[in-house]
Amino acid sequence: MVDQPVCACDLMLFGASGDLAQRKLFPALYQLDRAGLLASDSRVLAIARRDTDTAALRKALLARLEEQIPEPEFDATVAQGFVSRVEYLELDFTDTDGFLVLNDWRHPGNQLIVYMATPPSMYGVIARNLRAGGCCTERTRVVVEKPIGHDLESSKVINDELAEVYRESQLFRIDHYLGKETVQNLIALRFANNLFASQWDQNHISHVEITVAESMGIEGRWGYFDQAGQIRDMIQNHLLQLLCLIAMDPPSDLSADSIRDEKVKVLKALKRITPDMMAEYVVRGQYTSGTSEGKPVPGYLDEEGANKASETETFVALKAEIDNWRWSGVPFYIRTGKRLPEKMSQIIIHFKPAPHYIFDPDQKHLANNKLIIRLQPDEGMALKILTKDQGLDKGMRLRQGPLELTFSETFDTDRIPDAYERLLWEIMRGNQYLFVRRDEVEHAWRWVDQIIRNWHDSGEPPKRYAAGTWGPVASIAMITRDGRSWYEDV
Ligand SMILES: NC(=O)C1=CN([C@@H]2O[C@H](COP(=O)(O)OP(=O)(O)OC[C@H]3O[C@@H](n4cnc5c(N)ncnc54)[C@H](OP(=O)(O)O)[C@@H]3O)[C@@H](O)[C@H]2O)C=CC1
Ligand SMILES: O=C1O[C@H](COP(=O)(O)O)[C@@H](O)[C@H](O)[C@H]1O
Repeated sequence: MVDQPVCACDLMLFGASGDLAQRKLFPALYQLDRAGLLASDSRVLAIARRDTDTAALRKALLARLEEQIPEPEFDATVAQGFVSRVEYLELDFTDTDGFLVLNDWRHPGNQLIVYMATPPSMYGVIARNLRAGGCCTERTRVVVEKPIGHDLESSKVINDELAEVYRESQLFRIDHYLGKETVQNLIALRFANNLFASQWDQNHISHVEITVAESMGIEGRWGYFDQAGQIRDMIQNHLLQLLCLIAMDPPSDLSADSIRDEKVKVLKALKRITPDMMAEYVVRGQYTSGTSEGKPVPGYLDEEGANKASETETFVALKAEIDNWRWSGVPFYIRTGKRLPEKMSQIIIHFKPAPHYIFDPDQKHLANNKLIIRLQPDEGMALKILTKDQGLDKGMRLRQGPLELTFSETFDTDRIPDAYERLLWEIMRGNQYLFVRRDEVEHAWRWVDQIIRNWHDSGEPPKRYAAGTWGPVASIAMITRDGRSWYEDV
């Protein structure tokens, strides 16, 4: 079935001058327009503090799109049409009276979408001011970005503020990893293929690895990042969402709540990491100077705007355990960091060996099948299986090779949509299944908070690693102690 535009939408984009709006949201909206998925009378109200007007905004937006969109995807006519949907409103979000004009802009027949691309401290303020300005209907959809708060307590305050004005069914909490095609594919892989469904537990899987590596550093975001650190920026949301999609039980259908109910069960079953477990289960790192993509780069403490005494982590590796029937005894090794050797996200499912081994004992190390799920780049998957090595002189020698599926080659896809295209599209359609429910956010914080508390109580600084390496050696020691190693494609 080919997707069709949904009903006309009025999108109020708060924080339109910010990095997220400029770098992700406007290009994603352009792509939806190019794909014919914006109804002809859909409109965008770009709202920000700066002193500009609609004509200047349109001109700047057009120039930026031309720069950002890869050449074969840039269509000047579509871009012109897209920017003419956008109007500008200068507004300080704390100015309650200023919100009165918003109701006049709205077309009552259009679906109202309020996108808060702002610091989370503004979510409650905007919601209350919209209500005070009479711009708050039962049908409004409200989009908020991660991280929701800094810990469980602050996330509850923000969620309570939103709940004062909107029902949970109106809230679309973004975790952009859920918008990635390859992340959604985890649901298809697991629940459309009975082959895997029957193997997906502690009887057949020995351990799971999840790596989300970035080669970039802090890129001018020091002020935000230093308050968050890698555990709040990446583990609390993206990495725990990936873990949930791998570990959850089959949902009864594809509805938002069926999927989210199963994810919550996983988060609730995550084993607490107590202070005495920290040395064995968690590694925290911070990069020093080194190289990235062949060029020398500064350490975290020498980045622009840095506080030289910061002990914020830019790398985390940890061993998560899930206390339930399916995953008893199966560790999930997770690592994520900035300034690692490459940008790469992958999940490796390590299957247990056959119960009785009859081949050359020297080859026993080959005996575990692995499923390698490449989330980005080179999106696809490979199942490492064993076959007989060919040739008269080989006897029953084994060799390992991949059953390979590279999405771009096999399915001849011309482009993979950016996560924000998918998420904006689902918001317009009113589908919440790729968005995070309040209890998911809170259970994820509960688990992450205890680790942060343990770090704080121990006073131990992060371990250093040179930019361009795979993090502190302690992360290798963590997995080696269990007789395993981080997967390397050789
Ligand atoms: N950037 C990214 O890649 C990602 C961002 N996020 C989240 O998205 C949200 C936005 O992030 P980002 O775009 O980077 O942040 P920025 O700081 O770049 O942008 C924030 C925007 O909010 C506006 N703003 C803040 N306070 C007010 C106010 N009182 N009145 C009017 N405008 C105000 C800013 O306007 P002004 O320019 O005038 O200050 C700016 O337009 C955050 O919650 C962030 O955590 C999540 C994932 C990735
Ligand atoms: O949410 C965030 O994600 C990005 C990484 O996202 P990706 O889609 O490029 O993998 C990360 O760089 C950023 O620090 C974090 O806030």
